[in-house]
Amino acid sequence: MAPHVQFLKMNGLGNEFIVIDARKTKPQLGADAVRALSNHQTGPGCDQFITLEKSPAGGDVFMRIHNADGGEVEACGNATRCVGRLMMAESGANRAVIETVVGKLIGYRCDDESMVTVDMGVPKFGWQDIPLSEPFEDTRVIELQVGPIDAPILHSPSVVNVGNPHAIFWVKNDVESYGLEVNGPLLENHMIFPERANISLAQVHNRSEMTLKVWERGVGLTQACGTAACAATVAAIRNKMTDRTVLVHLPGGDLTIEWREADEHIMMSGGTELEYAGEIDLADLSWRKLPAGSVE
Ligand SMILES: N[C@@H](CCC[C@H](N)C(=O)O)C(=O)O
Repeated sequence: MAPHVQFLKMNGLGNEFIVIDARKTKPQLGADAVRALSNHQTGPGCDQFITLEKSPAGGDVFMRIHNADGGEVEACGNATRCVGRLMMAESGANRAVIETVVGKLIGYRCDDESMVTVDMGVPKFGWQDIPLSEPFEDTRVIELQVGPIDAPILHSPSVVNVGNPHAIFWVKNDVESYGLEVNGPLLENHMIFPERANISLAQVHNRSEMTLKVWERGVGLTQACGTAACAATVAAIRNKMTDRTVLVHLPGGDLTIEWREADEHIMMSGGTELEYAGEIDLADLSWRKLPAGSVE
């Protein structure tokens, strides 16, 4: 086994990723190693640890996703754009098929190499699909609240599965004013979500614009969350709050989300950044940046 593994540090609107190419050799990195490398004190630091593997079903690549807490998850919108960028740079094509545990996603190159659009597939709304621990006939708004019973701080979220579980709380004021750093962990781990959930606060400004703040499952507050932007847009459309294309403002930048009427696929467009290449010593998980242009 190779004593070192190279990685790329990338981000999508400040949502940070370590990307390892394991298509030829798969390094043995368990949950403890993922946690150590994802931590900014002990590793390069990231929100998701991404492993690229050979595609078992005819895609360009298989993308495995681990949250910073070491848990494997089903979907990551911003990482899909970053991996799409890498695959299209590698092949020179304008399209890349990225497989995940929940299916194939298709990335498309925009005019600028750093801008990528991804087809995130079709959202699910059934309570068993989210999943929720008890039946709700209508998931456009469910009964759930935090704070005093007669004056809740947050209440009545919409729930959507876009590959991973999301709950979106609709707020009237600035998303910063609801203490998501305190309420986020309580809601992520609420018994109504048997697989936990990503928690968003969404302030809808008009028919085509909203601001979103996200507490990501297995990570915490992040600069951006692509799947949350998809889930919030779809939920807003179902609740007749917006039209079918929405500009979503996140702390790290903007995403454009379109929920296509014809086939119900969600299209997500936004920036990606390739920060640097690095190398991890597998014996002790120490790491270093590599000089620009030195990665195979
Ligand atoms: N950063 C992501 C979402 C990553 C997974 C999420 N934390 C989960 O546990 O489902 C994105 O851009 O979508």
